[in-house]
Amino acid sequence: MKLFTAEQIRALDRYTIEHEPIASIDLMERAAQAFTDWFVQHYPASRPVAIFCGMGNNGGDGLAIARLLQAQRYTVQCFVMKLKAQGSDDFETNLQRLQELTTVTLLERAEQLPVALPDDALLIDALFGSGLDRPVEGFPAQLIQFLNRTKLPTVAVDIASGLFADRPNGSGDVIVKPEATFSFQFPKLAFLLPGNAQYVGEWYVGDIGLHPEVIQQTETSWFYTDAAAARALLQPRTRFSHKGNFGRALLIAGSYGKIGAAVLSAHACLRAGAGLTSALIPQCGYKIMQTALPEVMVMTAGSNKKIVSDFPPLGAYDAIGVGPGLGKDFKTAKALGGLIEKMISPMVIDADAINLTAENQAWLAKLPRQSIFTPHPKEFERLVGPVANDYERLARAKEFAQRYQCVIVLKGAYTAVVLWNGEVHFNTTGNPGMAKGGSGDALTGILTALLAQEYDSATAAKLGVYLHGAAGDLAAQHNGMIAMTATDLIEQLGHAFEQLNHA
Ligand SMILES: NC(=O)C1=CN([C@@H]2O[C@H](COP(=O)(O)OP(=O)(O)OC[C@H]3O[C@@H](n4cnc5c(N)ncnc54)[C@H](OP(=O)(O)O)[C@@H]3O)[C@@H](O)[C@H]2O)[C@@H](O)CC1
Ligand SMILES: [K+]
Repeated sequence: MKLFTAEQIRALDRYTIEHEPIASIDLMERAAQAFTDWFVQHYPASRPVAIFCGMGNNGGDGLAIARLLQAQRYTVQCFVMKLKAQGSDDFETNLQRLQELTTVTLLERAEQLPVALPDDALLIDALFGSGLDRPVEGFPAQLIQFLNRTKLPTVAVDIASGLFADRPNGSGDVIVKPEATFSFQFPKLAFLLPGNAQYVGEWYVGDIGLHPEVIQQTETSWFYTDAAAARALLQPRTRFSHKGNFGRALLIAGSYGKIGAAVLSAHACLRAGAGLTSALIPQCGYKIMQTALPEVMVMTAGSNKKIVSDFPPLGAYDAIGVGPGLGKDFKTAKALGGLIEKMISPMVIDADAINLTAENQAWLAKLPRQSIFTPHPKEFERLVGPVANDYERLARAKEFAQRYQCVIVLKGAYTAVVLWNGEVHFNTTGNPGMAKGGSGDALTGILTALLAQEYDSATAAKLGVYLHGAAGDLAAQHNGMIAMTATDLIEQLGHAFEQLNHA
């Protein structure tokens, strides 16, 4: 699914008004109706509602929502933050419509705060939407601080007031902290960035019927992978296939004390459908791997029993994943440098293999094209240097992916798959229960399995990250977020594939 900037959404809005055609006040009514339908499903009419409106179209939405909720028998108090004489046209129309039914309280200066609110009130934030074009200061900032201080559950209309939809906020910016955001037609880019979590809460998107033709035509490099998008990536497995068709995968992983990382990645590789899974591990892990995973073929190499220090010729494999638990011994580094030089098909590069690449940047030029790096934020910074915020991290990942013609999987709450062509695909599955040791090892196994099955790197990364998160969500359902382990996640991969197959 596509993601758009606030500017692009405004253009889609204008196009819809002109070509559907629909009057802009009716489009606002549609948006307010979508919000109200959602709100009624989530919050009981027994709770009093206080709506805070600005004077632009976000405020206009708020006024229309006040009217629609009142018609649904909610007790509604409506406040307008009066910063100027005249609001937007649709704001003014909705103000008039509401004032025919009820009183609206104007808030013009700090002395009017705090506003008395019932203890069980629900707040709706319609102060600023995607039209925000500068940080909030003065009276509006005081009002937002007041709303946050009440600690009452707050729902943002379209986007939390004060949050920029598609560019970084300053560290001291004053922004509403909602428990949920209901956004029109598309999530905003800001929702998918880990640093904004407290300014978004749970987010929901309501269809307001923006013109499908113009949505299709409008180009973007930002996407998100939901079930429908992931489903479209899945290849059917035919009845007559035998193990050779599904590829030979190799994991190079493990060191003394970290053989578990090798086991987890190989296990995930098996569960993600590789025809033959092999593991190249240090000698000390031989019995462990053979016992834990009888389906895996095990090789050891090198004279040092505790680390992988030598890579035999590896031409027989369709895909190689390297890094989980590997350690950073100089002999391992030397062997990895040699492997990178020889390999021509894309590899999955994780954990210590990323750290070693960061220390040996000359390898990057020799890297097989379309290889996949899977860094968490710290590993990514080791690779490219410090970054100031989520937007800069994405920009640097795009630059890196383009320069080295690779894929960067930036792991986090909404893992971002950054492609060599400049596209960024945010994942929508997964949960905080996955922030545990072994979760990344599982992802490496999954990606290696998908590459071995001849998915191209971009598809493997998008699909693999989606399935990894979906399996994590199933593991959380069965075991709870606190108790779930990486093994639980791997055990759910089969169900995650099935669920997607039927999506
Ligand atoms: N897209 C769609 O399809 C649909 C969108 N809809 C809705 O429209 C919303 C966007 O509305 P919008 O463009 O009128 O902007 P909005 O956010 O209300 O701000 C208004 C004004 O605030 C001002 N201002 C800005 N920053 C400020 C600051 N820091 N401090 C103080 N003032 C500041 C600035 O005016 P200025 O002060 O510069 O004159 C600006 O013009 C969108 O979020 C959605 O809810 C739906 O109704 C229908 C379908
Ligand atoms: K808002």
